[in-house]
This record gives sequence, structure tokens and C-alpha cells, in this order.
Amino acid sequence: MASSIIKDAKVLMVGAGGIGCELLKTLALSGFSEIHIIDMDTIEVSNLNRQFLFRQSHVGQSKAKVARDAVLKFRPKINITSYHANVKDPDFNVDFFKQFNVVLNGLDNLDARRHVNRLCLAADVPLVESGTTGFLGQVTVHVKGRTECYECQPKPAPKTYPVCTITSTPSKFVHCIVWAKELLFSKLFGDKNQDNDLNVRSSDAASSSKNIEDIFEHSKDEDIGQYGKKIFDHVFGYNIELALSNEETWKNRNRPKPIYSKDVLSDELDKQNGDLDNDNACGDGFSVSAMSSLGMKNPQDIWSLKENSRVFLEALRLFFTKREKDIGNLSFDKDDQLAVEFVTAAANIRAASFGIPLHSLFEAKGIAGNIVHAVATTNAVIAGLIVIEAIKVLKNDIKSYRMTYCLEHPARNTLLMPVEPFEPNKSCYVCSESPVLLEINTNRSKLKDVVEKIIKAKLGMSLPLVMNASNLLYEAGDIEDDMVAIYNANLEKVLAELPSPVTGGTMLTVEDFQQELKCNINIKHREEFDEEKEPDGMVLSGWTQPVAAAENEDKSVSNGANTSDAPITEVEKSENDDDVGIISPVKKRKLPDDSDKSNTADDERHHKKLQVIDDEDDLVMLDGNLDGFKKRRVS
Ligand SMILES: Nc1ncnc2c1ncn2[C@@H]1O[C@H](COP(=O)(O)OP(=O)(O)OP(=O)(O)O)[C@@H](O)[C@H]1O
Ligand SMILES: [Zn+2]
Repeated sequence: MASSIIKDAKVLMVGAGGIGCELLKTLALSGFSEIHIIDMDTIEVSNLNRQFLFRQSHVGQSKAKVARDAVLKFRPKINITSYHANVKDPDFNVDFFKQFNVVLNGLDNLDARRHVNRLCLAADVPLVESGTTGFLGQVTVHVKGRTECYECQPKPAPKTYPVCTITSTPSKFVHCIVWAKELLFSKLFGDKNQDNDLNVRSSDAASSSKNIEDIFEHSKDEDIGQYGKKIFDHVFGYNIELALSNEETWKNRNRPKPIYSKDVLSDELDKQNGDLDNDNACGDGFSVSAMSSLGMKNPQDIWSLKENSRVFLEALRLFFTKREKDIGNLSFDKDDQLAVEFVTAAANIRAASFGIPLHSLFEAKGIAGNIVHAVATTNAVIAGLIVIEAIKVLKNDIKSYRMTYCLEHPARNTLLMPVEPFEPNKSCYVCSESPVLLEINTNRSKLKDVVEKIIKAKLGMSLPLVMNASNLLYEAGDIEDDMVAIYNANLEKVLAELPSPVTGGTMLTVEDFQQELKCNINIKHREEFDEEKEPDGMVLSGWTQPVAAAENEDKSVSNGANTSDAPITEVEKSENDDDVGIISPVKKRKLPDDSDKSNTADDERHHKKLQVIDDEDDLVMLDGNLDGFKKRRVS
């Protein structure tokens, strides 16, 4: 029988996807009887394999509503209110949040998570946050003033690669994918005005950039088969030869092998690549497919170099014959079959050239689309943990709160790793009152840089307003010229008044129109910056910088990485050989050492050897030889 704490609780769930479906079911079966659920999406066929409250007949309908109806069928007496809406809608404001005892997130992106975190802080409602990526998952508890908020630890930027690794010295398949998707694909089918580093290395040789442009340009009367081979030979043959001519580069590396179309496709040089007579069979729009036109069926097959070359040329031909109107506007989309085929083939040919193992279309698509396939069981485990933490929160049982990590490679039979939550980060720009400190050379830096680099990129404020006392210094959006002039004059005045060198400082207040967030930035003037360490000529502190281990954390926190614009070389966690199951929480959120004898009786209980405890306080205990930890845990 459910206790009254559970029965009387009013709960808000955000997200009715993979985690959300499991969570709604578990809440209902655990005795919760007042549940509100927000989800902005409609049901897609691809959701049905794991979002078990949905059926084929529901495709196209609101997730929140269908989830509600499905659960009411087996728990007809409880109240479930569904909202088919974005949680960022202004209707869901601080007052809306205040009516709930706890908020439970089952989201898939950083942006919405941050938004809910900030609203929970503003409304002073506890948040149980969650995420899964394949076999990995975690549940964390965030209670204002007691534990870290969701943003106390900065989320690391997506992994990026140096441009030269991508353009000249790939060593992993993922580098070839980035090259194929961000450089070659964009060059051929994307916006011609965009900068593109495709020829970065070859352009320092004799060839002028004019010539290079000409090569990629397709003139109307040029035979498309010939054009395809010309591109092929240029990027896989000529460019590689050019790169090889720089001996320095290859001193400690394996030399790549140039590949020309005539070598790979010698026996069919004059044969038409695809089956032209059968053109109608390969569809229109997103359904156009080089694989089907070439009679290739299994996306899990690893194609030979020859097959990749045929797919490359056929996909290119199909783009120019069937998708002509898209050319110039395309950016890579993992749901665009022809784009995935082209990128797979191009990445594989490049991989062959550099002696890197080839991959199937299925694998390449996962890497290119940063997809980690969802695992229904992980979602179910995580949903169960969310409910356990929610109950502790409702009981105000602070000592028992746990952040729990679901591991991919359980060590010593430990699938779940509970960790005590940490205290709020005193210099968190979201939940703490203390201002962020920004040091810049105020004679050189423009407010625009500050807004772009710090406020947008680091603080994640998208439509900011920057004030100095009551003077408006910056406002995002379309602003009249005379207003801009006034802002600039205000800014100059502020900067001119700044003491130099660093003393005092000036407080700017930043507000975000969209997210109910305000942040104070204390600006101080500084003359010199270390160009290597501080290339932006500005330093933001009073806010914990990402730590080395954060890279791994990204893997566990994900379930939808940052939705913000990614840099060109962005690549994320889907690459297999990086996914070796090292879970950062072990590194970052260190568990208490066995020798940490300052334990209370309660702590002692948590240091026992591995065992499963069937009371609701904890699931699995760890023994561990883990170093001491710096941050203080909530006690
Ligand atoms: N800002 C938002 N407001 C409301 N709901 C959101 C918001 N952002 C994400 N969601 C919802 O969170 C859910 C996340 O679920 P999940 O991670 O299973 O993703 P999915 O879109 O269902 O599946 P997949 O991305 O794997 O195809 C989705 O149903 C999505 O609509
Ligand atoms: Zn915080």
C-alpha cells in the first residue's frame, strides 16, 4: 500500500520518451496519483521498439497524451494531466513549477535540461534528473541549497579534433567520417559560400584556390559520370599525392595510398555505374538510394573498396540527377539515406587510403549521426531509480540521496554505482549568488566577443540582455542603429571607468529573455594574456573549468548531447573504441575511501562490501579502493 507521502505528492514529469514511458508506468504502479506530464513530440515508428506505451496506431499522436491514456487503462483512478508542449513555453513558468513537490526529467537534450534545472531552482522544487546512452545511464538528485544543481559542473564541449587530423592525418574511422560529412559532402552539396577546409593541405602547393573551386564546380554540359570520377580522383588521388609530397608529415606516420577511380573500377571504366534504365525504381526525395540502384541490400555488410567506389559514384550521380534542387542547401542529415550512403562510401575510401579498417553503412550512420542505440532495459532501470530517489526527496531523507550510475561493464558484479551527491558549487553561475569573474583587456575586447564567447557559449544564454546598473549595453535581436549607438556609448563609458590594472571591477548583469536566468559578471581589466593558454584574450573564473575526466562524463550524461551549433569537427561518443566503459563518475565524483574513517554510523553502512540491500535506501554497495575526494559531500 502506498504511503500517503506518495499518494499525496504532485509530480511533474518532463519527457515521455524512452525513459518517460517507463517512468510513468513505474510511478503509477508505485502509488503516485497526481502526475503531470509534458512532452512536445508526437510518436514515431522508431519509438515503438522501446516506448512500450505506444502502438503502431498511435504514430503521429502526442506522446504525453497517449502515455497518459495507456497508463489510465491499468490505473484508472489516478489523475494524469498531459501537455503536448515544449517545456520552454512561457506557460510553464515559475508559478507553474511551484505547484509540484518534485520534478522528474526524462529528457534527451542539454538545453531543455538546463531550462528545467533553472526553473526548479527559481521555484525551489527538487529535481530528479536522468539520462541514458545505450547501456550507460544515470540518475541525479538536485535540491536547491543542499546538493549540486544540474549545472554546477560545467558540461564539457563535444569532443573536437584538430582540423589537420581531419584534413590530412586521419588515424581513426571517425576522422574519415568527419571529413566526408563536414568537408566533402558540404563542399559538393552544401552552401558554396561557407568556408571549407577541404583543400587546406593541398592549397599550399602550386595549385591556386581558383583551380580547386573549378574542380568541384559541375558545369551543366559535363557528363555526370565523368564529373564523379574527376571528384573521386581529385580527393582520393591527387590530394593524397599532394599530401605525400610533404615528407615531414609522414616521418612518424604510415604513408597513405592515393586511390584513383581507374585502379579500383578498371574493369568497368566505361560501363555505366548505376542501372539507368531502372532509375524509377530508386525513388524520389529522401528515398533515393544508391544501394537500391546498385542492388545492395544489407546495411550491415562491410563493402569492399570497389563497392564503396561504386556507391560513391552512384550516390553522387543520383544527387545531381534526382536531387538537383537540393544541391547548394544540403547539410548532412542522418535520416537522408542517400547522404548516409555517400558519406559512408567516401569515409571508407579515405579509410582504405590511410589503412584504417572499413565500416558498414549501419556503423557509419551511427558515427555520423552521433547515434548510440537506445537500450530499453537501461531506460527501465533508470526509471526505477528515479522513483526511488523521488520517494527519498518526498520524505526529505537527505542523507539517503544518491546519484546512481548504471555501468556498461559491471565491475565485480556491480551494475549500479551509487554515489552521495555533492554540495552546491559555490561558484556555480546558475545556483549560486556569487558573480562570475571575467578578466579581459578592456581596451581591446569588444562586448560582442564577451557576449558570443562567454555568455552564449559558456553560460548558455541565448537571447541575453546585458546591463550595467540601469544602462543597457547589449540586447540580442534586431535593434535599430541609433539604439546600437547608445549601447556602444554606454559600454565605452563603462569600460573607460574600469580601473587598470586589475582592481575593483565592474558588475554586469546578464539576463536571458528565454530562460528565467540572471547572472552577474564581474569584469576586470587585465593587460596581458598567455596566448597559448588564453587564446581568446579573456578568462572566466569563479566557475569550475571542465576537468580532464569530463570527456568521459559526456558519455554518461548524454542521452542527447548539446543541441547547440557544433564546431565542424564535432564528433561524439559513438565511436566504439572510445567506449571502453570507463565511467567518469568514478574519476570525477570520487567515492569515499575505505580509509575515510570520519564516517558516521550511516556512512559506515555505505562502505560495506558489495552486496545488494533490499531496502529502498540503496541498491548496490561498492567496495572500493578509491582515492579521497576533494569536494564535500552532502551529509
Ligand atoms: N523542450 C522539450 N519540451 C518537452 N519535451 C521535450 C523537450 N525536449 C525533449 N523532449 C522530449 O523528451 C523525450 C526524450 O525521449 P527519448 O530520449 O526517448 O527521445 P525520442 O525522441 O523519443 O527517441 P530518439 O531520440 O531515440 O529517437 C522526447 O519524447 C522528447 O519529445
Ligand atoms: Zn549550480
